[in-house]
Amino acid sequence: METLSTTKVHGGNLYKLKMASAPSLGGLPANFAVFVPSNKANASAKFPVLFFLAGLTCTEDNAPQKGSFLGPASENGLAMVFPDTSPRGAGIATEDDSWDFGTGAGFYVDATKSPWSQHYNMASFVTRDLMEAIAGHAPLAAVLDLQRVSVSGHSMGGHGALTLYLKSNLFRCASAFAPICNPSECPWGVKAFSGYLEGGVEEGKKHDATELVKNTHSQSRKLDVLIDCGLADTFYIQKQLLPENFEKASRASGFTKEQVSVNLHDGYDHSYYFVSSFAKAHVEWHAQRLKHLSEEMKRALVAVGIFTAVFGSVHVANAVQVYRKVCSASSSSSSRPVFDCHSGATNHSTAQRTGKAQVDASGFESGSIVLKSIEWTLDG
Ligand SMILES: N[C@@H](CCC(=O)N[C@@H](CS)C(=O)NCC(=O)O)C(=O)O
Repeated sequence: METLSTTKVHGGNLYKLKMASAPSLGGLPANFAVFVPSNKANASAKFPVLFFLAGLTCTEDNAPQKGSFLGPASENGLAMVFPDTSPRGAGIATEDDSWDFGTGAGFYVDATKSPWSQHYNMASFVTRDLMEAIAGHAPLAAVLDLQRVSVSGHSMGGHGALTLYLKSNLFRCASAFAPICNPSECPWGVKAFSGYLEGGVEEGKKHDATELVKNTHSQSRKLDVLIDCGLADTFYIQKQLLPENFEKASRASGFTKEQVSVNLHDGYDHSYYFVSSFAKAHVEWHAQRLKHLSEEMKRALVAVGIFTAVFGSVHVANAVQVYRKVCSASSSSSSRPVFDCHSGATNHSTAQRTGKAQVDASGFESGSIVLKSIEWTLDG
């Protein structure tokens, strides 16, 4: 990783970095920016991280330069990561023909159609390559806490933030400024899905926040989403954004206004003047949610305590994996699920005992584990 520049801002540093080769972008190099607040208060502390995905025609520079995020991020002890919006220089003949497709318009999907599929995989770039690059870069890994991450974005980046949040469990919450909420129903989305995806708009529904929320029920997953959009936004007026569709689908799936908050504001347009007007509120919203260990992590640590008691030791880094395996086993069976600890995430070097643990699923419902509701049966 090459550091292209370091700029002091609001007491912290904005780094411009260049990844030598991103697998999801067909091995092309990729620039991104990272803001790290000052850590004067606690030199050993790691900062929670807000990923910000920019919109059509943008690079990693637009949001840090024009978004007014860095002052509030500094005040709230929040690091921020700003990826680029597409691969650069893939060499596809038509990639620079229009401003809303190809270069600067990767749409945060993994392309399945040739010739785009070799390089245009911005979903994997953000959720895999960028995370791995940060985790593998000692100076960043020392200050960025990748256990506490959330995502935000503007316009096409708002679509990216909402869909990557809904499709993965990487991000604790998502916010969006004037997001493209229902791309399979708007011209930008139809163009992107028809161009990047073998299955066109139909395949694109897998990457459409409104379609995804229709298929997410409030009893199976908690959502924490904030959306702001201006009513004088030309693209809102042209029905490129369709936030009402996302709100309606969220309510139909049982999500309350607290869980999915969609706010339309008089007079604001689509520009970074609008983004900067709401940047502080979004940063504070994320900081509040990233301040503490997640409920999942807390429960995972309880699970680790149990595993430790039974098996001797579990690597703490595996806590969430252990917990998720138990949860997915629990939800896939109405009877007592069996979690095979040996093929799971136990630390084999220290876990000497073999066996299967039977877990009473009821202990994992409603977010609270009652220790006495969990039974363990060792048969090894
Ligand atoms: N065709 C116009 C529209 C593109 C546009 O409005 N892009 C938004 C995101 S959808 C943006 O953030 N532009 C960059 C900026 O304002 O700094 C342009 O290229 O300026």
